[in-house]
Formats: sequence, structure tokens, C-alpha cells
Amino acid sequence: MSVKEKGVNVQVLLRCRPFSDDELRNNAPQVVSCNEYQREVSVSQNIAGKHIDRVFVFDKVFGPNAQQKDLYEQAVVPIVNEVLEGFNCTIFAYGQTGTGKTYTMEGECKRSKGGLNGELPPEAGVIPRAVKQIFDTLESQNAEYSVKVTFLELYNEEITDLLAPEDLSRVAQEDKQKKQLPLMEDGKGGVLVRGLEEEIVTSATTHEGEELIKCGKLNLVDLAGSENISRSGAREGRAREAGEINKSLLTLGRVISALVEHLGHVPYRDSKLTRLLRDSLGGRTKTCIIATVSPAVHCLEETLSTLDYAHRAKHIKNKPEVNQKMMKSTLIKDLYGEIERLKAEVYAAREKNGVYIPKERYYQEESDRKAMADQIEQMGLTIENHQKHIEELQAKYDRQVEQCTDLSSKLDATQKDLNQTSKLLANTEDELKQCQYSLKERDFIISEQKKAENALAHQASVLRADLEKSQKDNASLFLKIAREDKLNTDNRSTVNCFQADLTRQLDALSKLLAGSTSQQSEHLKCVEKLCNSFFNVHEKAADELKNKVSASRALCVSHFEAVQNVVRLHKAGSNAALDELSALASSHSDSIGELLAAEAVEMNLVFDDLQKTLSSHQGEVTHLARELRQRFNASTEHLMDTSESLHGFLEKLLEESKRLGSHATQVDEVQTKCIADFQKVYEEQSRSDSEKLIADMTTLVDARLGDLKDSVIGNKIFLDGHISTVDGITSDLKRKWQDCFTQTESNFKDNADFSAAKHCRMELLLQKCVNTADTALEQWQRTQQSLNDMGSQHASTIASHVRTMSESNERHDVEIESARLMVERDTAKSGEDIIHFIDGLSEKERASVSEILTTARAHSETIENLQRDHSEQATCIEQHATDTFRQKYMDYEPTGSTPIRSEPDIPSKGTIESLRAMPMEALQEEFRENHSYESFTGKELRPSVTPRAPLSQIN
Ligand SMILES: Nc1ncnc2c1ncn2[C@@H]1O[C@H](COP(=O)(O)OP(=O)(O)OP(=O)(O)O)[C@@H](O)[C@H]1O
Repeated sequence: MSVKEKGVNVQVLLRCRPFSDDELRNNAPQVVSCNEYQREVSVSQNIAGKHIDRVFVFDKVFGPNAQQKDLYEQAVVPIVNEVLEGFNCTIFAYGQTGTGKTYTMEGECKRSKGGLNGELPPEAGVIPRAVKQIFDTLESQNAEYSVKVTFLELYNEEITDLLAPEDLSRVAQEDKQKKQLPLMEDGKGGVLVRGLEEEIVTSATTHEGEELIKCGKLNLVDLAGSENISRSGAREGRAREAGEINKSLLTLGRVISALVEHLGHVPYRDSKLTRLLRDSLGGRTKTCIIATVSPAVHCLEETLSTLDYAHRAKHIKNKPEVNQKMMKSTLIKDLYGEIERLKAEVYAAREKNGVYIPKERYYQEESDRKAMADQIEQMGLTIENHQKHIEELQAKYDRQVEQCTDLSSKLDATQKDLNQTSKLLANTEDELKQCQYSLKERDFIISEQKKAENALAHQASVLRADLEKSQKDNASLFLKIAREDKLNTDNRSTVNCFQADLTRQLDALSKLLAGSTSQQSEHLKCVEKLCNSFFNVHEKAADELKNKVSASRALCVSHFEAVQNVVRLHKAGSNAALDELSALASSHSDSIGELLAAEAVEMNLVFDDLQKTLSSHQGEVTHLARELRQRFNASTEHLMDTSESLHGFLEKLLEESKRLGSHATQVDEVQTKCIADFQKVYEEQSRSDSEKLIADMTTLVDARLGDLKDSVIGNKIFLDGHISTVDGITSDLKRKWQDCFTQTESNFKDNADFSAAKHCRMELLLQKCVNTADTALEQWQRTQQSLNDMGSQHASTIASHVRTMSESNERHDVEIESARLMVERDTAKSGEDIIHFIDGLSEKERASVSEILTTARAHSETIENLQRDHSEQATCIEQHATDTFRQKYMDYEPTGSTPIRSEPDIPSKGTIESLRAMPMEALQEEFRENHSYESFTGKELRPSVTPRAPLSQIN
């Protein structure tokens, strides 16, 4: 497998800063020590009185004494070279606040003066050095190049362009929103910051030669402090800031975990930082993390956390690729495209007629917009329906109002008619009263006449008695009193005069009576006519009234029915609306429930995931601890084995030494034997060969043998010494080994204790995490339950409300119905009452009118009778008086006895005149004085039905 396929691990460097002045002043103990050669960082800890060291190995380690230049040359130069080769590279600093991230990345150029010949000051950090290297290299290559720089700040999840023109950066705080730059997918799996200022730093003169263009990118990132948010002093106002920073760093941690553990889903999208660094973490960029720590004890916890974090990040594998080299023409084409796009953007920005948003958000917003449009359409339809309904109701209401107005105008007209009729009735009643008054007046006059007639009759009878007495006296004196003839003649003439006078009077009376009677008859006729006309008018008015009342009743009924229909419609409408509301509420509640259920499922998944992760972590930690222990045990065993094998080896060595000793002895023996054999052979040969030569040879051999013997002995002595030395060394080694073994064993035990303690601690932490997750789950379930309860409560409240409303509608309907029935009944009753009343009134009037007519007729008859009787009586009186006078005065014979002259008591003319009835006007005057018209009531006006006696007895 090639490197490209396998991937390259993220390079992790560790830099520990020197003690700060404060820390030095406070004599802060050192807990971090760096071994740059071994690339190790060890952290000393004292846990429960035990001293424990933790060691981390990184790709490179820079201790407190490491200079900026050292770090740059050892770690960054190769990276910048790779950038110049066409790779994309990222260097980011990670660590607690105040541990030197900015110092490492930027350095302290401002404080320090630059060196000669454009040399950077020794305090200059990675960024200025990298920039210088890039330009130096490009210049030295004498190549055509172009360098662009972008400088952005990611703060509170908001990206700000630090290269934006100054006037823009000076805008008010509220305008800052506009300046925030959106992060967008570039469509090639990467991200770009839309609208980020690109500064072209410098460009060498153009050389038309090479057609291929290399392109490399270097990202230099200075992260925020990695410490706990609670300790960063983030309170209240800064909570969001802390939260957002924390979110970025937490997401970065999660991304690293996901990459290290090869999880399927890497949550790059959860923060802008991870979106920006996406290609640097598990992508095609070469990445170098510079972890910075403090040596002081008070930062221990954060230091350990940073070390753990950085150590984990070591396992991230990136697959760096050289950026595609492109043809100049293609690049120019691309650049033209880019220019066009930028032009469009500038135009849109200038005209403010364009908006740029991420694709996902666009699609999301598009779908939201569609859903909202549908909803709005539906709502529009509902509103339209409601509007129509309202319009219908309004039209009905208007019609009802119109009908009501019509009815009220009709009612007014009827009222007016009724008033007129009432007036007419009152007038007619007045006229009737007047008539009745006149009748009474006439009755009174007639009774007065009767009284006068009676008085006259009485006077006439008195007169007759006196006359009879006088006639008797005169008859007795007739004879004697001749002289009284003259007187008698006078008497007769007086009587004749009286008779004539009486006749004249009676004639006048008769004439008066006849006139009065005819006047009365005329009057009565007039009354009758009036009564008839009144009756007709009244009947007509009553009929009309009756019709009007019936019509008004029918109208009322129809009106009530219409109202009831409206009410029914309204009720149906409101019931439908209420049903709709209820359905809507329940659907809302259902949708909330569904949403919650969906959310719950998702949350449960998340929690399950979390729990699984935690339990897998727990299992892994346990496994790790077990493995660690096993490894400890294995290494202990291995050590034991090694020591035993070393023992065996040493013993073998001893044995070998001993064997060497015995071998030397054997050699010695063999040598001795060999010498003896040689001597023997020599002696045998010496007997046969030249003696001198043999003697010489013998001497030589002897000497040689002596030498050999000496050397063998020396060898043996040396070997013995060597064996004893080896023996000493071995036993020494054995002892030392024993010591070392004991020491290692105790170390292992310590380590095992430490790891057990850590294991316990981790288990505790994991348990806490699990508990937290459980609590969160419970909390979530409780929230869900309460939300569900709330939803159903809400729905039931709405339903009960709807029920109450519909019940009240029903009640209202029933009430309206009963009211309608009651009104209808009352109206019918009152109409009938009116009709009955009018009928009764008409009946009464008819009766009274007929009674009037009867009375008038009787009256007229009586008057006629009176007139007839009167004329008969008058004739009779006249006749009787004439007969009586003629008889008395012609048949008178003297008796011879002259009675005593007596003066007849003849009423005087004045007396007789006083008996005359008063003139009509005087009688009317008297009647009116005694009976005022105002106090006059119809009941008293019943005319006397007893016919008055005619003036029959006057004479
Ligand atoms: N290696 C170093 N050698 C000398 N001084 C250092 C070193 N590292 C850091 N310092 C000093 O420590 C102080 C804090 O460093 P710096 O501001 O770079 O920390 P930081 O991690 O960037 O903090 P923050 O997260 O708040 O930005 C500075 O005064 C800096 O000069």
C-alpha cells in the first residue's frame, strides 16, 4: 500500500514554555520535564503520597529553552517546503491560555527589533518566518509567483475579516453583523469564506516560460485557550462567547475522537472551526499541531488534558495530495470565471439585490418556504372561506336590518294609522258624547216642559174648580144680576180672550213642540247617520287594524324564522369552525406529539449512542487497564524469564569456564603426554640419527616444549583467573540483576497501582458521564412527558372550550327557539287580544249605536206621539172650552136667590204667564249650568225610556 493510500499521521509537536516571571517569583514547582532527544515529555504527579510520572511521546518536543528559530527550523521549514511543492498544509497551535500559542505562531516582532538585511528578530514566530521563507524561496527560484494572504478571526462562531479596509472595521458595533462573513461549501468538498479579502502580497515580473502552475496553501491557526470554560472567567455576558468558543473546541475534540476511533460520522459541520479545518483533519492537507503547555504545577490538570488531546490527535491520518498542477490557460479561464462571479457579487452587493447563502440552508429554506407557501395558501383559502361566510352573514345581517327598518317603518305607519284611528275614535266618541249630551239636554228640556205642563194642568184644574164655583155662584146669581150681564159679557169676552189666548198659546206651544220635534228628529237622524258613518268608519278601521295586526304578526313570525335561520346558520358555521378548531388543536397536539416522538426517537438514539459510546469507552478503558495489567504481568514474566535465562546463561558460562579449565587441564595432560610421546619418539630416533643434530633438536624441542608448557600453564592460569573474574562478574551481575529486578518489580507495582487508581478514577468519571447521560435522558423524558401532557392538556382545554361553546350555542339556540315561540305565542295572543278587543269594541259600539238608534227611534216616536197627543189635546181643550162656555153661558137660568157676590179666584195673567215654560235657550242654559259637558259621562246619558205624558190634563 502506498503512503498516499495509507495516509500520513498528523504531526504533533509539543512545546513547553519557560516559567513566567510570576511563576518564578512564586517559586511555582515544576511538573513538566522535556526530553528533546527522546522526544518525551514527562509529567510528575503526587497522588496519595505516591510520586507518579506520566510520559508522552510526540513527533518533536521543545523544552523551555527551545528558541523560536529552533522550533521553526526543525518543525516548520519542511512543511513550508511542502507548501512550495504544491501541498496544502496547516499548522495550528493548541493549548491552555498563556502557554505560548500566540508567541509560537506570531512571536514578539513588535517588541524586538528586526535584524539587519531584513533578518527577522529572534522572537519572530512561525508566521513571519514562514512568510519570509516562502518569499526567499520563490525569489531564489526566480520563478513567476503570486502570493495571496487572507487573515480572518473566528470568534463567537462568527467570522470577521481582519484584512477588511479600515473604514469598514471602524463601523459601529451594530453594523458588525453586516461584516460577518458566511462560510460556504466550495462544491469541491472544501469550504470557502465568502467575501474574504485576498491581499496580493507581491508578485515578481512575469516570465513566459513554464506553462504549468504549482499551487500550495498554508493555513496558520492560533486557537483559543483550551482550558475549562468555567475557569476562563466566562460569566454572564461572556457566557455566549465562552459557549461558542467551547463549542468550537468541543467539536474539534469530537472530530479528533471520531477520526481516531474511525467512527462513521465525523461532526465537522457542528462548528465553523471544524468546517474551516475540515481538510486539515482527515483530509488532503498535511497538518501539524503545536501543543503548548506550561511547566508549572497550577496548570497540571490542563497540561495533562492538552497532552492527552495532542497525543490522541497523533493518530489522525490525513491523505495529503499535491494540488493539481494546472495549465496557465485553464487557470486564466478559471480566473475569468471567478472575476465574472465576483463582478456579479459586487453588482449584487452594490445593488443590494442578491443574497448568498449555503446550499443546504438554501434547500432547507426553499423547502420551508414551500411548506410555508402551502400553509399560507391553505390559510388564505380558509380566510377566503371565512371572508365569504362573513360576507354572507353581513349580507344576511344587512337584509335583516333592512327588513327590520321596513318593519319598523311599517310599524310606524301602522302606529300612525292606529293613532289616526284612535283620534277618529276619540272624535267619534266626542261626537257621540256631544250627541248624548244634546239628547240629555233635550230630555231635560222635555222634562221641564212636562213639569210646566203639569203645573199648567194643575193651575188649569184649580182654575176649573174656581171656574166651576164661580159658574155655580154666577148661575145662582144669574137671574138676579142682570146688571151683571155686562160683566158676564165681559167675562165671556175675557174667557174668549183667554180661550183665544190659550188657543194661541197652545198653538204656539204646539208649533214650538212640532218645531222642536222635527228638530229633534232631524238631530236624531243626523245622530243615526253619524252613528252609521262612525260605525262604518270604525268597522273599516278595525278591519284594517285587524289585517295590519295579522300582517304584522305574520311578518314577525317570518322575521323570527329568518332570525332563527340566521342563528341556525351561524350556529352551524360556528360549530363547523369549532370542530375545525378542535380538529386543528388535536392535529396540532398530534403533530407536537409526533414531533416529540420523533425527537424522542432521535434523542433516544443520541442517548443510546452516547451510552453506547460511554459503555464502549468504559469497556475500552477496562480493556486497556486489563491489557496494561496483562502487559505488566507479561513483562514481569518476561523479565523473570529473562533473569532465569540469564541465570542459566551465567551458570552455563561458569560451566563453560569450568569446562575450559578442565579442557586446559586436559590439554595440559595431552601436552604432557604428547611431550612424553615426543620424547619417547625422539629418544628412539636419537639412537638411530646423528646425535648432535638430535641433541640440538632435542634442546630446541625441549626449549619449545618448555615454552609451550609455560604458555599452557600461563594460559591455564590466565583462564583460571578469567574464569574467576567472569564468576565474580556473573555473581555481581546476578546480584545487580536481582536488585534491578526487585526495583523494577516495585516500579511495576507502583505503575500497576497508579494505573489501577487512574482506572478507578476513569471508571468513576465514566460512571459520572453515564449518570449524567441517564439524568439527561430522564430529564428529556420528563420534558417530553410534560410537553406531551401540556399538549394534551392544551388540546383537552381547547376541546372542553369548544364543547362548552357548542353547548352554549345549543343552549343559546334552545333559548332563542323558546324565546321565538314565546314571542310568537305572545304576538299571536296579543294580536288575538287586539282582534278580540276590537271585535268586542265593535260589538259594544254596534250595540250602543243600535241602542242609540232604538232610543232615537223611540224618542222620535214619543215626540211624534207627543205632537199628535198635543194637537189632539189642544183641539180637545179648545173644543171643550168652547163647548163649556157655550153650554154654560147659553143655558144659564136665574135661581131667584142671589148668591153673595163672590170674586172668582181667577189667576192673574202674570200667574198664568209664570206657568209658561221657559224659552228653549233659557232651559238649555239652565241644563248646561247644572250638567257641565266635561263631567258628563256616557252612562248617565241613557235617555229616559218612559214616555212623557202628553199635556192632556191642562184643561
Ligand atoms: N516559549 C516561550 N518563551 C518565552 N516566553 C514565552 C514562551 N511562550 C510564551 N511566552 C510568554 O508567555 C506569555 C503568554 O503567551 P501567549 O500570549 O503567546 O499565550 P497564548 O497561549 O497565546 O494565550 P491566549 O490563549 O490567551 O492567546 C507571553 O508573555 C509570552 O511572551
